[in-house]
Amino acid sequence: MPASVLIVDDEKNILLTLSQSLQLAGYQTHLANSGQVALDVVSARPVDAVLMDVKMPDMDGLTALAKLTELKPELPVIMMSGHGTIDTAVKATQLGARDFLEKPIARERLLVALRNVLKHQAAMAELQELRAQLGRYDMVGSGPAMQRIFSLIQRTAPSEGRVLITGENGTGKELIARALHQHSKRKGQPFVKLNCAAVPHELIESELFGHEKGAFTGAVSVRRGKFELAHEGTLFLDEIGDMPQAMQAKLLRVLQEGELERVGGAETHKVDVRVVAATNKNLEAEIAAGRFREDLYYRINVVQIHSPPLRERREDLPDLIKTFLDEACAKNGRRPLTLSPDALAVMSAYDYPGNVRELRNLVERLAILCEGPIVTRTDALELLPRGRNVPPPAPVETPASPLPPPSPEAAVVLASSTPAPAIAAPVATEPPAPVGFRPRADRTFREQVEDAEREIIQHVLSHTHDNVTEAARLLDLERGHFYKKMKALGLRRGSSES
Ligand SMILES: Nc1ncnc2c1ncn2[C@@H]1O[C@H](COP(=O)(O)OP(=O)(O)OP(=O)(O)O)[C@@H](O)[C@H]1O
Repeated sequence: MPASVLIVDDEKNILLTLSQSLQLAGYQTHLANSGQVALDVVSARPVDAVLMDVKMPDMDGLTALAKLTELKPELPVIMMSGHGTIDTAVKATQLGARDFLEKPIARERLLVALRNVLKHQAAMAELQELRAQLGRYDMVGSGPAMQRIFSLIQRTAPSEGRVLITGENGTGKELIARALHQHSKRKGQPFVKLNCAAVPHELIESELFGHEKGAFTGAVSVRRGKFELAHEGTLFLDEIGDMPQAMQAKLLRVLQEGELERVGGAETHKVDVRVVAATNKNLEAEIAAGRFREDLYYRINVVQIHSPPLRERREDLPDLIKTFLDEACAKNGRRPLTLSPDALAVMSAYDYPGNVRELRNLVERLAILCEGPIVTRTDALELLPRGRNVPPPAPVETPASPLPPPSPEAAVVLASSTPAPAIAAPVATEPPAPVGFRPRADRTFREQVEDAEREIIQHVLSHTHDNVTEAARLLDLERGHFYKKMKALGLRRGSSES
């Protein structure tokens, strides 16, 4: 169908001349002799672009432009004027005009301008369509980092290129791998996943390549491996940095030759599989340390997509929280909860070491535990582990109960319970106030110990106003050891909170 252009000018001759030129170039045209008529036309019929005069009686072109962009923000408008001044052109651009043409308008210039705005329009529509489709695969986020990921998926998915997805745990690497598959030519075919870190080393070969009956104790029947199962589809190798070295060499061969033998078998099987791999490790460092084959790295790393940690893309938090909150409320059969701006501020300041997965779990807990219809700052504070940029709760007024009563899940007191001095002393001599600790199912024991150590050190440093010698003394640590500990935990002076 030809693109349709609305021409708006109060001079009938200009309307007819421009219309004729555009029709000859294959466009369909609509005509309007005033700004108001133009607004009526775009409200009533599909229009792909508008060509509008600036100077018109009743409603001038710039006013009409402002109303048009409000009505149809995506509709491209080209302004034209016989009295074109720089000022008018700048104003028109600020109001959303895509181009500005001076009368008399040369036919070629007009056609180039139209072609450009329509091309831009088509590209934007395609991007929007892609975002909408990706939305179906649960990828939320519109900040620059997610836009870069969407754009890489869009460009890479249709190719056969192998993709390496890097990023910390819980940042959405698997979602990216699934989106790549869904937008590839292989989308009707299987998407098969193997977590290389989760399979015992001695079983990984048979997981990947399958085995023949009797190949080893327990191989009671023939079994096809992940490569064969993914034939004509995509194989997602998660945590590829954990693949044993002996397997790395065998994997390389399949990637190079597209054929394999099952464990205990002599027959060669051809496979057509696109491999997408993911890792939370720095593979270049693994190569340098001799733990990962460089030739395999180059085979799997044709295109690299990095998924940054959530703390580096906090702009996506409001959308993610809203999506997870709505989902969790629906799942738990409760009315949608509203997040107060204060609660959002608290949740946006936290670091999310477990990334989007941790956020999703926390929000689900919120949907179960929050009592009122609105999530308050207190709800958010109760939810988040202390430390890591979570502000302390507002001080409790009653001196009789400075801390909530202990409960099995509630705070475990790690330090002395002497209250902190009301007025900051240059050097603290008293032990600092208690530090709270809540057990967390989403962190390993080691990580929780580190979190607690980090929190204690930050707390004591805050108490001693960053006096390291004093902080070390209070914690009964040798000063050098205290410094080493700070370094290992990623702490610097001045990083203490409260
Ligand atoms: N952009 C996003 N939008 C919505 N949900 C997301 C997004 N990113 C991650 N998630 C959710 O976070 C959780 C973890 O995502 P995913 O498993 O893809 O991360 P991962 O990086 O592969 O983790 P791991 O390295 O631990 O395997 C999933 O529940 C996923 O749906």
